[in-house]
Amino acid sequence: MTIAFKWEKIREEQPLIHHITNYVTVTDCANITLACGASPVMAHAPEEVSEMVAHSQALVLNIGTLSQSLIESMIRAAKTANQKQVPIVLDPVGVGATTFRLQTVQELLRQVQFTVIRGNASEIATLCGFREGKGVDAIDTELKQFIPQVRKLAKQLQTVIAVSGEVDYITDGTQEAQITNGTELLTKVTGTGCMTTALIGCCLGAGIPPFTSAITSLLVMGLVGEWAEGLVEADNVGSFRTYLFDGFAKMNNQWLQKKGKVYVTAG
Ligand SMILES: Nc1ncnc2c1ncn2[C@@H]1O[C@H](COP(=O)(O)OP(=O)(O)O)[C@@H](O)[C@H]1O
Ligand SMILES: Cc1ncsc1CCOP(=O)(O)O
Repeated sequence: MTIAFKWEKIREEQPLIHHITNYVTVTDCANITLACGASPVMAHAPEEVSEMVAHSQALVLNIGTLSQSLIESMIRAAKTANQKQVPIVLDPVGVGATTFRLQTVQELLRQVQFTVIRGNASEIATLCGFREGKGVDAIDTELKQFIPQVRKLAKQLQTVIAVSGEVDYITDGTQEAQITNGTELLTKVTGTGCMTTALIGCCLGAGIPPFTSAITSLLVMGLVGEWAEGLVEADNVGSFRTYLFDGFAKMNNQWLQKKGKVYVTAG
């Protein structure tokens, strides 16, 4: 399978990306969206979300700091998005940590057609029926053990599922890809998962097909992470975070092809 980079499409199309997200990483998600050439808007009030999503090119839902009012906003926005064929990406942050999160995601999955779902291995394992997780970070979950269930869930939900980690795994239930780019430093800064989901929103908003959007976003986060790691000493996580934004601002197809080695296997 050939995966054509279409990163430039984000700068060409400048899609408006509507985020309903958490208050921990909201600024990082807005900045990464801008750095890629898309336009972020963070709008959470139930009174305005339907109107906002109707003129957006993609919707990002992230349950990181969930509340009852946010659930109402997410469902309203998502229903309008589905009606208007605006693609939606879901980040089920910490879904295994509490019953409230799990029940919310189950309800969202009942009412909403998602284009892509991106989570770490613990989060996706929970969606597959293995309840895992104490907080928002991945616990030691062996991806290999539940790949068949991820494939089955993607097929059942007719969506693309992207599992991030040391090895990223992406499937639409039929096709699949694994990516081994990245650096452990990406796990030392909060928000790199949320930002990866925001990147998927940017790609979808630019009209890139869902499976390619998920692969491209995980690959680019890995490559920019490797580039940023090369510029910092040891565990200078503050500088690393800054270089991540610089990397995304420089990003184009040419840069992508020059930087780092791409480790994608697809089938
Ligand atoms: N051990 C690792 N080595 C290399 N890259 C990693 C590692 N763990 C996660 N990543 C990368 O970090 C980014 C965020 O993924 P992850 O940490 O799984 O998300 P989350 O913040 O939701 O837990 C992804 O691009 C992923 O590929
Ligand atoms: C720490 C934290 N708590 C609630 S949301 C959040 C941010 C999670 O970000 P990421 O999953 O991208 O590390």
